[in-house]
Amino acid sequence: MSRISLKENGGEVSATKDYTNGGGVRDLYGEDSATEDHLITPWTFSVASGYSLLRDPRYNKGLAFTEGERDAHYLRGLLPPAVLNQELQEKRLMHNLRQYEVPLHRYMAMMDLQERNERLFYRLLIDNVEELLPVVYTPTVGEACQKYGSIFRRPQGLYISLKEKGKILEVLKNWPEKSIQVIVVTDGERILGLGDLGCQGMGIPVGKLSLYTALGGVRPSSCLPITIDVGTNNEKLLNDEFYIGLRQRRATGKEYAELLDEFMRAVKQNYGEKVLIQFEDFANHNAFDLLAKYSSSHLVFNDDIQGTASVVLAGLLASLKLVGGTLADHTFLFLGAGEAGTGIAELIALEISKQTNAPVEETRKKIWLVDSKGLIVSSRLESLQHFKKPWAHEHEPVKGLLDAVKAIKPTVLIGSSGVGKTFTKEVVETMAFLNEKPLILALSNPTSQSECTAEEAYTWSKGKAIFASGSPFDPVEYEGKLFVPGQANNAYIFPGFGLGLIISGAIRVRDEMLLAASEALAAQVSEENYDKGLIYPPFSNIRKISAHIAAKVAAKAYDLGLASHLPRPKDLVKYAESCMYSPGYRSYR
Ligand SMILES: NC(=O)C1=CN([C@@H]2O[C@H](COP(=O)(O)OP(=O)(O)OC[C@H]3O[C@@H](n4cnc5c(N)ncnc54)[C@H](OP(=O)(O)O)[C@@H]3O)[C@@H](O)[C@H]2O)C=CC1
Ligand SMILES: CC(=O)C(=O)O
Ligand SMILES: [Mg+2]
Repeated sequence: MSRISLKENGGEVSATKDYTNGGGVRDLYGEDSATEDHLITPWTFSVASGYSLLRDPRYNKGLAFTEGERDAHYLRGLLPPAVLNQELQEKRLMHNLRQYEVPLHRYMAMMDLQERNERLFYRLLIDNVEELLPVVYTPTVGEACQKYGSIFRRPQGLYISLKEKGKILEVLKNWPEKSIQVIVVTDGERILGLGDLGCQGMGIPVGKLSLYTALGGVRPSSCLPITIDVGTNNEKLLNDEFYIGLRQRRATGKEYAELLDEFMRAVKQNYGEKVLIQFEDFANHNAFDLLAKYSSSHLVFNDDIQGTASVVLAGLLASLKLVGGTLADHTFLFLGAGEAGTGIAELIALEISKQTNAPVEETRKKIWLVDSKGLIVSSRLESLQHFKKPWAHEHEPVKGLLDAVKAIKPTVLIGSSGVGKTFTKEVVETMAFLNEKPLILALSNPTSQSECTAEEAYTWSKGKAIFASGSPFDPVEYEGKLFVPGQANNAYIFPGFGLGLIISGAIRVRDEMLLAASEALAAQVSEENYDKGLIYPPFSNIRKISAHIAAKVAAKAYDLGLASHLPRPKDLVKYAESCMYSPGYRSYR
């Protein structure tokens, strides 16, 4: 048996002993001769040129390498002769993507591209945002998470499980990038409206961070997706032979809290005070507590509570142009009193309080929520979770949504229940009976969980509803008129919001910043959008919108004395734009 010992020699690796296998093919790395119990060294070369350059998604340009680059970087022969520029590559890939009829296949093709050629992936996403958002984000990302174990190819992001307890700092150091600005982290317990998907929730941080880059211009190398795996209570996954996570029920209580605490401390120690940690799709029994616990020591943001609140408030502010009155003139009813529902409710109450100078305890009174047990009223106070208590107003008990609509007579109906088909025909008809222009938001994701479809909202309200939904719906023709539904999704907010925190060097998140983001987004809705009944601008302008949101958030950070990047840039919109990553190829010397 040949004995292998490798040493580095002037940049070349050579074996000091016999390195052929039976005198035949050279076994330079000892792969063939090593038996299973024989240790070998996993050598790699780190210079990105030649073959390794083509396999490095950050620098690979595929057929776009120029003749000069092919010579200078040892690529001759590794590529076919044709040279295609990025524009042509984009055209070819979009053509190929459109051939897939199954959305999940498009998702997989996009993930492959992201792992092959990062700049081309972002070029596609930015230039075709309305077409590709439903692929890399809701609704398709939901299905991808459900099937993550089966479609798993190469790992994306960082997995921190209970096995890593006590060594999370070391795990963070395994990530190849050292300078991280945004982390999106999930524990997979409430993935969209699909419930506990355990470790397979990783699709969500990965998807959210691609939007940070595509929509908000945050450099991909400074984004880190993380999944914390404390087990899952999803029996189907626990019994699935392809499940990629820990095969145990969820850790709770002290064990959970200690792991999260170690994680939060390790992140700060490794990346400093100014890394933004975005909590995503945690179950509400942890989400509110984590946000409260870490908001005074870390730069934390809960997208489901705060980002959703900000995007919905923006839509409401914009909708006043269509429905008239001020925010304080409206009555709000929510189906769903969890993270999204109570988060939105609180931000509406804060905005009304800011506008009217009335105390927030007063302004909350025109906001009502229904949970799985019915309308939240004062007689239920004792048994309510803490985040529901501020909404327990005086009223007799009401069981179902329809009765609640009849009793409360809302002008605005917001679905944040995670349960599809709950805005029934009777509910929508009653909203249309009560209001000239009822505002109906079906926020739950993915499409299967939407409280109603766009078609249902328009037809059941006889064309009266102003409608937006968390996952996209196509325009609907009703009685010869085209109705274009908007997408009320926190994707409008978090990329620009995060960019604003980064460019100002903010060290904490404050509610005032969320209000500023809402106002900035509402200000981007044009007359042309209003004419179509839209309360959100189209995603095709999102990078410009994100720059405006970032500027307002950064301005607020400076005003509140929470910004550390000094001096304050004069024109924050221009500054935000100048900081944005653009995916065009770079020329290599
Ligand atoms: N469009 C967007 O940008 C966003 C959308 N979402 C979506 O919102 C949904 C909810 O998310 P989140 O708030 O975090 O979830 P939570 O689990 O925190 O809250 C869900 C709420 O809905 C209530 N609920 C569940 N079933 C029913 C029912 N049949 N009737 C009445 N109420 C019900 C629950 O009641 P109980 O408390 O009694 O159990 C709970 O109050 C998800 O589908 C998510 O995808 C979330 C964030 C952003
Ligand atoms: C959009 C989003 O964050 C959610 O549905 O959870
Ligand atoms: Mg979410």
